[in-house]
Amino acid sequence: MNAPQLVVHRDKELMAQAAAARLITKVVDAQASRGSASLVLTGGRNGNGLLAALAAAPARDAIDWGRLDLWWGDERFLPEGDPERNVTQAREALLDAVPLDPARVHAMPASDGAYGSDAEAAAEGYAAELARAAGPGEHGGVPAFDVLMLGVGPDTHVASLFPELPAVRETERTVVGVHGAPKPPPIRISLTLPAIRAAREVWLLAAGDDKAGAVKIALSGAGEVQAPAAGAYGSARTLWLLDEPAASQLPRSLYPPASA
Ligand SMILES: O=C(O)[C@H](O)[C@@H](O)[C@H](O)[C@H](O)COP(=O)(O)O
Repeated sequence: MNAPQLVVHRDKELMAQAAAARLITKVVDAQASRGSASLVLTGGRNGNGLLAALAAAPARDAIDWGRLDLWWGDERFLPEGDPERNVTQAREALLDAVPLDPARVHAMPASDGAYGSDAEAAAEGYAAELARAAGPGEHGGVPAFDVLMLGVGPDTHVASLFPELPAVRETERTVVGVHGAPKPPPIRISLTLPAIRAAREVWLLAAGDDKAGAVKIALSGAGEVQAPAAGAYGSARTLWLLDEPAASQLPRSLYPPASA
């Protein structure tokens, strides 16, 4: 496992703007070298804040939106169009403003979609979609995403992998249904840690003083079942993008003073 890198920004707005700029460069480089790029989006305030910053970024359209695959790390299992769904919020923040190829936007199933209200069947359907998209050298049935983004919850959850619940313990399946999530709504669909780890780079987003405890726990050697964020790492890079309040409980030695 590669050691996590940390960058700490002055506040959550700057963190979102800097993360958006970083993402543009990453996507442009991937498209220049491979002709396409793939991202995994996350829900929540920080995830949507990054998308909004990307929508407003001057260099936004350096990205060839038609050659970008978008996936989700998790989804609230609600009816299509529900304002609480991560994809609904992503569309409002960015997706409706850029010329994506709809065939390359892979939303997780809704609770009134092809799988009805069966979250497990919906999870299996998404796992199958991921497997179809995986290339010949990409084992584990998941594409090697260029960047997989994860908001970090105050309890150290990422995606819909909550401490001590069954989903964070999953070692085989790539996508699972989640019931009894402590963060509403209770029923969700989530990538598992094995799927998250298929990504080349995993970026964890945490801003605000309500995340300071989670950041400290996750970066201080906690186990992944007790602190799921501790188990989220990429095959090539793991990057924590923080603001100063979220980093306020970390020893200063963990991150360079230059990041601001
Ligand atoms: O469906 C969700 O709620 C998100 O995917 C979830 O994993 C989120 O990223 C974290 O809870 C952080 O959310 P905030 O950034 O709003 O604190």
